[in-house]
Amino acid sequence: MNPLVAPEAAAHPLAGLTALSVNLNKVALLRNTRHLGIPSVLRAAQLVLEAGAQGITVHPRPDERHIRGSDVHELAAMLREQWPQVEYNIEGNPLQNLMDFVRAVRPHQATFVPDSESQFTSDHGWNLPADADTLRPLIAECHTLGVRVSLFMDPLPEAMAHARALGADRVELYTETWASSFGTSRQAEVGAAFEATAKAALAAGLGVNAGHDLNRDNLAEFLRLAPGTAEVSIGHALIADALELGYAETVRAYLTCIHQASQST
Ligand SMILES: CC(=O)[C@@H](O)[C@H](O)COP(=O)(O)O
Ligand SMILES: NCC(=O)COP(=O)(O)O
Repeated sequence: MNPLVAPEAAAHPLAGLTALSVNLNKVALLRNTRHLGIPSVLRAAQLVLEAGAQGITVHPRPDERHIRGSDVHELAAMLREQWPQVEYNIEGNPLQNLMDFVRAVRPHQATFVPDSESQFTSDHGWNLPADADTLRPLIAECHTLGVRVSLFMDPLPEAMAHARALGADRVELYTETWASSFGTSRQAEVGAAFEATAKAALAAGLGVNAGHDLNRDNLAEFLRLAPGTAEVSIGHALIADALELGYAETVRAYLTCIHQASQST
């Protein structure tokens, strides 16, 4: 869809605010419980983008429990025609079905996630350098297609240089431990690991994304610890909030969290 953006280190994310990419998995999950086509994934995308979200993320798992292949292609067409400036991020395991979508759709970004086919949810990052030989050619193929690659990673500073050596453009920090420690006695310790990992990633020339269990309570503090974060992809909590507040008010609330964090770094 769009050429690979310039190397991440050249366009320091602090130059702009962290982008909000809304993950639509849970809209599709609810839609799939009846044969009525509602709630609409496309309408959800339209409404969150109209409210100011800068990206759309989907994770089309092989069992199609939520996002289906048809959703991936319909969203690609809609973004291409109506929202060409909006980032399309497709997540998945490149050793399963992700590469077929990357080849067909050529999203702005592919996020490689080491999930098994039946996994309940994403719960760990890649094991580097052990997974390096498997990932390197797939990253290279994405680059020939003009697709940026982000590797889903645990907050391990020592793994960042390995990610860059593979050719990854960004890492996505898996933030479940941040979310589960937030507000507890472990928050400072866990936060320090994310702060160090984000710094190590930027120092290695990687862009920094983040996601999983981020919400309106824990987002701003996370971004204060990792001010160079280029993109947060948020789905579960944001869609849950939207059930109460509506898409537009919810997106504005998350954008406010991002803006507030940028004011204090
Ligand atoms: C990779 C990640 O942490 C999430 O983006 C993932 O998409 C969550 O998957 P489920 O929505 O299926 O829990
Ligand atoms: N990569 C994280 C994502 O897209 C959404 O994760 P969550 O907010 O649904 O936990």
